[in-house]
Amino acid sequence: MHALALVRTYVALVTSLRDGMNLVSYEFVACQDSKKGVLILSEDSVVKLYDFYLSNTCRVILSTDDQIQAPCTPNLDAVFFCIDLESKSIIYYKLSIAFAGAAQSLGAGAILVNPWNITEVADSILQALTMTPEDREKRHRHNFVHVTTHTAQEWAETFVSELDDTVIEAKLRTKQVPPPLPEEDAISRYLQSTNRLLILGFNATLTEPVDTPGRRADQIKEMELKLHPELKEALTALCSDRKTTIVVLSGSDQKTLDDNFGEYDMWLAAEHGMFLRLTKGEWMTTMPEHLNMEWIDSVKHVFEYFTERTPRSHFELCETSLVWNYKYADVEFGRLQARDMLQHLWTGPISNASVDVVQGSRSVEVRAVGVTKGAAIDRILGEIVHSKSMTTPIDYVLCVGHFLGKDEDVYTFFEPELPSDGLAVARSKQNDGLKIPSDRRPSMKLPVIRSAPKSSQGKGQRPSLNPEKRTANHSCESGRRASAEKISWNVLDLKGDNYFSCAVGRTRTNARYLLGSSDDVVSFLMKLANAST
Ligand SMILES: O=P(O)(O)OC[C@H]1O[C@H](O[C@H]2O[C@H](CO)[C@@H](O)[C@H](O)[C@H]2O)[C@H](O)[C@@H](O)[C@@H]1O
Repeated sequence: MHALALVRTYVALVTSLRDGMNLVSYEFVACQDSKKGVLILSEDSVVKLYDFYLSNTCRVILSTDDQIQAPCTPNLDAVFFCIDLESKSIIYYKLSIAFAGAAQSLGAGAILVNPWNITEVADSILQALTMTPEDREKRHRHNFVHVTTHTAQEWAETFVSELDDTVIEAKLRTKQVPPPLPEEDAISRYLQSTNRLLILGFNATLTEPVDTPGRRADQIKEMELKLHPELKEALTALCSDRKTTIVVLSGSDQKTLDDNFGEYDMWLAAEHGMFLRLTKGEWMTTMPEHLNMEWIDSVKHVFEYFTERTPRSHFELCETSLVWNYKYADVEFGRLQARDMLQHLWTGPISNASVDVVQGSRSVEVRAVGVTKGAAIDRILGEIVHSKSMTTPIDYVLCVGHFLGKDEDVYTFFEPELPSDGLAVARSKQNDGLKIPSDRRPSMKLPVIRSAPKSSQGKGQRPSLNPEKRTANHSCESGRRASAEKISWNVLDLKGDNYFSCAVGRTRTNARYLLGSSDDVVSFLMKLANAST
């Protein structure tokens, strides 16, 4: 009855004042076919609603139903009814507890009304009934795309990702503080190994500490990330060692990595690994296809608003994320603003979007779900192994970074055995991305920014690096190679102890070891470079 009525409905008027999920609006859009019915929705504004709520003790509900017009309490209910042109009747559906959240998602295609303004509601009904077919089609198309792309699957993935984050954060809080990096051991094992992988973060790992004397925080130039000047020689030496592969894995964009590392022979993985390039080659993307980025403009507006109102804050707009940074602003004020911003983000235009809101100590990031360093490392390694035509396993991994909790999945990626309690969640989380059947796994595709090098074009499946199987034989299969050329070998053979994960300037971490600051990273890398030359 419910679905049938929705199918027959030409105009749906949903005057919710609070929404739970307001499925009716979505169902109405989904049910529309050739007639492209018009949706009228209560205008959505938390603030307005709140103000209204405070200044009103009673209200009038628009309805023809006497029962519903009964004197009302400040409880904010909703009336949903449809106009059925065939029976020329108004069908009252239900009175539900609702808040107009649907207007955040379907607002662009619906006619938005203030449900308290009866004249406005009446006008909107007239507008809906007399709307041209073109206008109806345009509005319907917008809402239909939204309903069909924001699926239950997408919602569930976001939900599970948030739950995972909560558990990981809780575990981190109770975790023991790891010991300092055993530098001598790390160096001696490095020297004994033959196929090493160094994964280095950038910000606060390879940069000069922010509070270096002489820095003027009010200069926008100072906001640009710069490679620590004392690292040049060491990096050059390490990069020139054929037994060593270096990847700078950073949240920064491609240009920032190009500017700082363009001269070295290494791999650059920008935007948390969503873009990848060998410095001799072109950028390509490792991004999963169909990453939903519709939310980016809405978030940009929120970030602009807060940047204007927070002196010395700034934001970076990347392709898969946005970062609002207040590290140069007054910290207390910055925190207050960040709290406000989070409120806006959680209740506002992205409350329904497939994004992760990641809070740093002096930043707020909004990323598409799935944009983490750990999620990208599998694809990055696949590309490196393939591109270098590696035939021997990687027998040493050093992974150093000042990564946010969200990106600590990169440390656990290489752990041979995760304790059943502490890191189990991190493992299951990272495996979410890796368990996808091989035919559905995202593969490297053509670069978004510039052309891919010929060597990466048309490549198919990369070697699978599922950590659960990393001590077993891996099938390394490239779409470019004939199937007869399949090779099997251990991609990683770290023997447990040849893995050094190290968090910089943090104590709550999944990394095995700690370094105090980027100065310590510089000093360690210099020792490593000296020892191997
Ligand atoms: O990805 P990287 O280039 O290695 O950088 C590491 C993280 O740097 C940024 O976060 C850090 O600075 C923020 C403010 O300046 C601070 O709020 C956060 O706590 C720090 O971790 C960047 O925002 C992250 O995306 C990077 O992962």
